[in-house]
Amino acid sequence: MSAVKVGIVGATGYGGLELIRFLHNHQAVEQIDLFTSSEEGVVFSSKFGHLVNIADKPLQKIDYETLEKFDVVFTSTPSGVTSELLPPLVGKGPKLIDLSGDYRLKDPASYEAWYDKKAAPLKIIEQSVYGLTEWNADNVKNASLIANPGCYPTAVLLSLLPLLKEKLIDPSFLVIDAKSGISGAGNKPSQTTHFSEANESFSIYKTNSHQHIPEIEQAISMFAGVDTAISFNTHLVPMTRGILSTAYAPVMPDVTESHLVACLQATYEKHPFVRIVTDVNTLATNRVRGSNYCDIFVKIDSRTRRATIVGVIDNLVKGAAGQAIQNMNVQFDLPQTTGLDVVPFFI
Ligand SMILES: NC(=O)C1=CN([C@@H]2O[C@H](COP(=O)(O)OP(=O)(O)OC[C@H]3O[C@@H](n4cnc5c(N)ncnc54)[C@H](OP(=O)(O)O)[C@@H]3O)[C@@H](O)[C@H]2O)C=CC1
Ligand SMILES: CC(=O)N[C@@H](CCC(=O)OP(=O)(O)O)C(=O)O
Repeated sequence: MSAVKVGIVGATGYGGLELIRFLHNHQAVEQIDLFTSSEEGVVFSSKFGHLVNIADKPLQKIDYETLEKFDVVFTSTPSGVTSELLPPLVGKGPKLIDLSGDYRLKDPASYEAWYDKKAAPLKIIEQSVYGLTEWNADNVKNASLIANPGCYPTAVLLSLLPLLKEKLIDPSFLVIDAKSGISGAGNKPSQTTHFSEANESFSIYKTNSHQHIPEIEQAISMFAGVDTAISFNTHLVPMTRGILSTAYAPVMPDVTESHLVACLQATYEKHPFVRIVTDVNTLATNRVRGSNYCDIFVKIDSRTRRATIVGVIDNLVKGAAGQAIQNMNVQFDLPQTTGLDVVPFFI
């Protein structure tokens, strides 16, 4: 098995911590170095006590000469950072896997409109490959820069794409209602993520204006060949991890629930991280917590002829670090499950 040297930029964030958790147990990884923009020289485990004897190296300053020497560089930084940081590294040696939204949207004007930040250079965006592993592994394999999907898009797309591609549901009336745990907002505290304001509460945010709307629409066009405008709204749930996305779509004439289930099962038959759940009572964020699984459930409402389509993931794993490592595995010809074969922590 190959001996992969990995650098992580943004190691101190939630995505970075999850990368460390999985890469530490990854058989093909022989070196993990950690980079910071604000805490150079700090011994990592002195900041994160759960990593004593596990990640005791000091945090390093981000510099190109050092980064160029790795086989893979993961960047897990806020949006607007890698659009500037990564261009000089593209094609220089390391495979680049970016967990932020900076390289997902192919249209720079769309990025600037939805993120309200300056877009990356177009010629670099054009080289980036959208890392929705189950749908794009052939392109991921040789990509120099991977745009790892957003957390919500991962749950939404994995559950909807098969049904849209096979024209079993009507794309014109897609309504998606998604909920996330608070770690989705990262480690920087804010008013809305403050414990006393988020706890014992449930709120909607970024109404009809979430930055994942164009990402989902772009991927539906790319992988299902359908151009559509979706209704997509997001909610904050007082829990740490997990995303549950519920979509509603009219089913096409003569389509039955068995057709929908069979389509999902056939699509993901050879994909170890996607599970088609048939008992709704086993569908919950705690059934995938800490793991790289995406659980999918579908049911038709016979009165309205609309399908309810549910996707469940751990936002920090399948929605971020887990999928990023899955993409790394594809690039290094490793089984996709390498380093990710963990049981969800249900209790
Ligand atoms: N949380 C989630 O569920 C998901 C997050 N994402 C995306 O992944 C990225 C990381 O998310 P998350 O880990 O939650 O974010 P966090 O806010 O938890 O961590 C981001 C880290 O980036 C580093 N950073 C901040 N500014 C800079 C800078 N200018 N240059 C370099 N590094 C910087 C910081 O570390 P330091 O100060 O040490 O440099 C910080 O710890 C984001 O773009 C996010 O949108 C994607 C999917 C899911
Ligand atoms: C709960 C919560 O606040 N979640 C964040 C997830 C954003 C994210 O991961 O941002 P990018 O994918 O665009 O990088 C949000 O809804 O904005």
